[in-house]
Amino acid sequence: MNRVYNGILKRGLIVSCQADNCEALIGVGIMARMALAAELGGAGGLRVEGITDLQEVRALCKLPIIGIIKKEYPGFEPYITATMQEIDDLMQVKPDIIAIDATFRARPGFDSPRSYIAAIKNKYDIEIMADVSNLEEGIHAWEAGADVVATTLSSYTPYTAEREKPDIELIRALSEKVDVPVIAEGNIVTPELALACLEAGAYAIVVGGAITRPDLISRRFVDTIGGAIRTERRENSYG
Ligand SMILES: CC(=O)N[C@H](C=O)[C@@H](O)[C@H](O)[C@H](O)COP(=O)(O)O
Repeated sequence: MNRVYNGILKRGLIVSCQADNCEALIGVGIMARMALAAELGGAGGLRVEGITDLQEVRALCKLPIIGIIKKEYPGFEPYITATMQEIDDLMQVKPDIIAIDATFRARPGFDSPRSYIAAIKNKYDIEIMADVSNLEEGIHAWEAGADVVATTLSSYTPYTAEREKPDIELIRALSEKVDVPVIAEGNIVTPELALACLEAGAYAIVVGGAITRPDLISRRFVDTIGGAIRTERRENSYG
């Protein structure tokens, strides 16, 4: 029986608390506060990037945590926990689940998601959430031993760029085909879309930007009303 998501995450909201370098809410303790706010709001789990944020969130919150490390490798597209090095680093803080890029795109060190997942399972006792972009990748990851399959990367691979957002059809298809929980993640920007994902068969949903990225939330309002005052984004200038 799976440890973490059994019962706890079912029909639950998992809040992704991440800030990229170009965002305003980057800094010591900020994502931990975001995570605490999510916990107070009734979330069932958290998705957190990077060792520092993981440690800070763990110290402040009780919820189960999906951990990732985003790192880019020149010449390769995957960047979400893409190699064993990131797995080794994450295992130092032991999140409850580790999410990985499980797309078919080339990655350093392994020739397929199957061999990557097998190597992780061989080395560590840890639950794996496979972030995929289409049905074939989801089935492959499930057969390879992933504990959870998530739609995180639909519309982010070149071959899924035109998919609907969120990818309700993929959630439905995966839910029918794989025998592990399917988590809907990516571009769920309203509670109504979250409900639609659950109705399509999602076990739980992950929401990030619509809750934890005020830059994007502001942008959505501004784009809709057409009143942009400044359009440039400042890189690393929020100290
Ligand atoms: C594609 C990619 O890199 N996704 C990342 C995965 O960890 C995060 O940047 C997203 O915020 C997360 O998936 C939640 O999605 P949304 O913010 O759309 O609710």
